[in-house]
Amino acid sequence: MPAPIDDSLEARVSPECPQETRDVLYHAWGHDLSGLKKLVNDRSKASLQDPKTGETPLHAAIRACGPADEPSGEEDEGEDGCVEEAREVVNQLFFSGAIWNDVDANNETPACVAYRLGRKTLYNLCVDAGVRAEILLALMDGYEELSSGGDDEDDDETMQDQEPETATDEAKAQDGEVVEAAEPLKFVPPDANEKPVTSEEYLQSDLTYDDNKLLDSDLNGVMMAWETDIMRRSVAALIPDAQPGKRILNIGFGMGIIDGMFAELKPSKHHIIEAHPAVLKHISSPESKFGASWEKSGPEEGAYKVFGGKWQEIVLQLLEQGELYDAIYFDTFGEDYSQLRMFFMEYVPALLDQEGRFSFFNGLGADRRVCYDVYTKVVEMHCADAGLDVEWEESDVDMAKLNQDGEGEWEGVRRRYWTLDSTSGSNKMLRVQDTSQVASLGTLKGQSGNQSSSNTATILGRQNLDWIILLGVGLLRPVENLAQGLCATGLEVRVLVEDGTVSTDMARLVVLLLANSRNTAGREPSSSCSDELCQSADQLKLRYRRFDVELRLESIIRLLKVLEGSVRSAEQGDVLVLKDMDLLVIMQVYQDQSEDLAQIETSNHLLECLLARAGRVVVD
Ligand SMILES: C[S@@+](CC[C@H](N)C(=O)[O-])C[C@H]1O[C@@H](n2cnc3c(N)ncnc32)[C@H](O)[C@@H]1O
Repeated sequence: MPAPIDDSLEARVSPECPQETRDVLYHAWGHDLSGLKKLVNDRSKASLQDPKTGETPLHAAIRACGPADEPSGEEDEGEDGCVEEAREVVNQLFFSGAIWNDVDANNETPACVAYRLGRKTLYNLCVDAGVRAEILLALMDGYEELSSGGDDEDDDETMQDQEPETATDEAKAQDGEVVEAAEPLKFVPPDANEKPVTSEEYLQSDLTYDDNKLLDSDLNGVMMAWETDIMRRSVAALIPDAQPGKRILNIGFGMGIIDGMFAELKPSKHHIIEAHPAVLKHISSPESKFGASWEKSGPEEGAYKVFGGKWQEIVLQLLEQGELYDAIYFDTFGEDYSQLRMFFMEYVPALLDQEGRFSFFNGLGADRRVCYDVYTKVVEMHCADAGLDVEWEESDVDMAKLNQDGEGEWEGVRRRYWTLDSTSGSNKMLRVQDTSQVASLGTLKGQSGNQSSSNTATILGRQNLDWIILLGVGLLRPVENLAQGLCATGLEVRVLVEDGTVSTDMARLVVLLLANSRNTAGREPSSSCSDELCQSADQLKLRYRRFDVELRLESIIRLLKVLEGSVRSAEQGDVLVLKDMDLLVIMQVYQDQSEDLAQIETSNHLLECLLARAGRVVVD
């Protein structure tokens, strides 16, 4: 049994804690909002950490509330007045840039502390902050930092010109003595030496199969038999009533558990993608059920097939072949969320037939409840953007043999990748409402590999581009904040379409994506002129149903006009050189103030990110 955690202030702020950090921690602990505001005037201060205990101001503000009373049945179950004060402090800290998932010496994030103490309101604040941070990170994928204007040489000079830090240092420096600045004590998180699994290393590692598990050479559990029930439920969600004759794609063979279940349903097509050479060898061994004789047993040639290689390459081949599936399952290993997101945003809409279903093993952050809760929301938002209708199905996970490191099911396994109790195992099931009218630029790229390097001028100028889809993107702050950020620099900005608030601190801004006249599944054009865009509004409404958003037709037409202008520019060989336009931010900027927007200095990181992604701002 781990020792109980001492949540007292004395235990959390160590004697080694520097005065600056100590001040911030005390103000956070005391919920002194006005005092704290003065101290956390830049983002590094909001995340200062005690060098020994790892306490951050967020931990302190939450921990100071102590454990909640027994639930009273009231709305704010078991919460007291202290939480209200803490909430303001926590909000202020997030506003000042506090990091939502720093761990302390007990390996607890602020949310873990809130959860353990039964402080649901504070826990939820941390989840919301996590969602905002992860959505922004996803938006910034591919973000290139803008140069500060100086080159490296200048930077070196600046370093050399720096003043010695203290008077003693200065004296020593004058004496020619080498000054070695004492390194300030820095907190080292408990899992700092944990080796992260990377896809590249995993795919080169040796694997060991036994009856109950598949391990890599670092003894990480790649697949384990205890997941069998999750696989069974996923199959039931993907193929209701166990209907035979379905077209199935499974990505990641592992122990072949889910493929065994799919095979029992006598599909009309069963494709498997697997990248690891050792797994492929296992599949082709004489005792495997999925070897050459299985491939031959399909209703027609190629109907039952194992594709050897990374899915990132194989799906392009499947798209070229025009494959369509009724059910797609995704469960790989050693890949981060960006890969899963890329798969369901860029490829699922093109590979899945109408009314088809997609599911994946939802192990995202499953070793820490708050990460699991954050990612569940993030995935849901990204899925909505990809035109997927999301349904969650809770699965009970029997934790009897999963509760102790190295014991029960985990015997011989390096670390537990699942620690959530029986109620939190979620199984994801998505249904696409109607992919026939929806495409994102990413999908278009996926359909035709050579487009991914083409610039937007080419895409805008393409002959078969005849309609435009407006999609929403989650913004970190209300759109007004974005506008204010620019206004502060003397520019008048209006976002043309703002289509509603998702939550108090998140809004959706309409952005443009382009679709060509062919739909995602490669079927024939459904419309041939942009007038039909108006008729598409119904579908747009459909897509936004989950957020109760209605797009205003006049806004669509207005945006269309702006875009038409851009197309003309492109044809004249003008300056429209958007490299990666899956996000185009349209703003109104007064002409006499429209100096190069790249020069804008702003602390609004979101704006920087949007500008970097948009490449250029179209001026109306
Ligand atoms: C967790 S296991 C899948 C388990 C499977 N659902 C089952 O029921 O047994 C993950 C599998 O994905 C494979 N994999 C990992 N990265 C891949 C990639 N990029 N492309 C294809 N397969 C991959 C791994 O080699 C491994 O066999």
